[in-house]
Amino acid sequence: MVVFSFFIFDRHCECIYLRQWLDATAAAAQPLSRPVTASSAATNTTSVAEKPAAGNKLSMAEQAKLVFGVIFSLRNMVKKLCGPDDSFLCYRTGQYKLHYYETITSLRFVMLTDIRTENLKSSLHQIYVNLYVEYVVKNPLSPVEHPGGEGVNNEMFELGIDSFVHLDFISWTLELDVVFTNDTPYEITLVGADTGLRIVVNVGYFSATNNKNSSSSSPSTPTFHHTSKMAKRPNIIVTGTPGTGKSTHCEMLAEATGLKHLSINQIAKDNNCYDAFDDELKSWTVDEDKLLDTIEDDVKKGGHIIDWHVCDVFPKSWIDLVVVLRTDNTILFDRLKARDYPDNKIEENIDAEIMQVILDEARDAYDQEIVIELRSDKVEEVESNVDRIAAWVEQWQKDNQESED
Ligand SMILES: Nc1ncnc2c1ncn2[C@@H]1O[C@H](COP(=O)(O)OP(=O)(O)OP(=O)(O)O)[C@@H](O)[C@H]1O
Repeated sequence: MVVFSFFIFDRHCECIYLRQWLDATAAAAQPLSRPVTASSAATNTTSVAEKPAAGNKLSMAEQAKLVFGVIFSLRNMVKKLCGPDDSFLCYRTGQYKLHYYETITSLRFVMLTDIRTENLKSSLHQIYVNLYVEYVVKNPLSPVEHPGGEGVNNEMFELGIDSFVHLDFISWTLELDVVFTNDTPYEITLVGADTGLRIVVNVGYFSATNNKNSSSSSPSTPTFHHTSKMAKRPNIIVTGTPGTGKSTHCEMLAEATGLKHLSINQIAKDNNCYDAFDDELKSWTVDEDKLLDTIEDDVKKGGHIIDWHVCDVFPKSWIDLVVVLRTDNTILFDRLKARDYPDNKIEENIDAEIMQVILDEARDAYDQEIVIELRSDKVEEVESNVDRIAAWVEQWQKDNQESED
């Protein structure tokens, strides 16, 4: 992967960080001696960001404006054509590929790379979670807003971006130069640093076995047997009264951790796990036995985020953490009203939230120490909750890895 440039735009559409390593438009691009950053634009009146980039008629600041205009239009076009749930991910020209990631708080991360690079959505998300949130959002010296890029260009953030670009940690190739001398199978284990995914690859054995029955005298090729197994991964329930933000949290959490999001409402629908239709509440009641049978094999393997407003039906032995989301009644009322729920359904949900029905159910069904209650009133809380749960997942995996070894 070759990275040409990187931009961050804030929710006011201002470019708060820009950096260029190579000029995408120059055929024989040369690395710049120093990257161009928004910080240099903010501190230097003859800023390099204002100068045209080598081999390009546009200055970096002009490029940033152009890039923002393009992504803004494409993003809006995608939403208009395919609905609000669809999102713009990338586009490609003959010279470069533009990758796009937008956070729930409307921060926009844009990276220009060579055209062969795979989609970088999850890498940009990782930059957001592991670098931006860590070194900019949580930096006590950094302001809340970043006019002119203030607070974004700190040393740790820049170092992190550098290692991303130079170490190219998202794509790698393992090249083996091994002489196989006998029939002993060789095995290597690859462990994903972020995901904990463990792949055991039997890289094979020289072809004595392969060619036993072959009369061919040509040099034989090693045979490769691939097996894979997952390291242990936790199962998490994210529960709460309808409208508290379960799906919103689960989607972000799945992205941040690589765990699989199981939307129980969707699974029940897809597998017809229904008992009857409740006419009063205008909703189906779920056949819980059928539901559990449907998901049992998958969930028992670990690595799932179970998203449902009911939590106490899942056996204790399946579950490692229960997150109960809580929302202020008036905020919840507005969210449910926006869904056009009938009044009695809204009332029932608001009552359940006031009486903390789901929190009590969780505490009754599972050990107290694995049940946590998190606020979900504001958008910022989604991000901090997801960070917190993702950190828990990471620690859980380390602990369980260590105890396995
Ligand atoms: N912490 C939050 N701050 C602001 N808005 C939020 C928050 N959490 C969720 N929302 C918004 O509230 C609405 C409901 O969220 P969501 O669909 O995630 O809830 P849910 O608990 O999964 O609901 P259901 O159980 O009915 O599926 C969405 O429009 C979402 O964007």
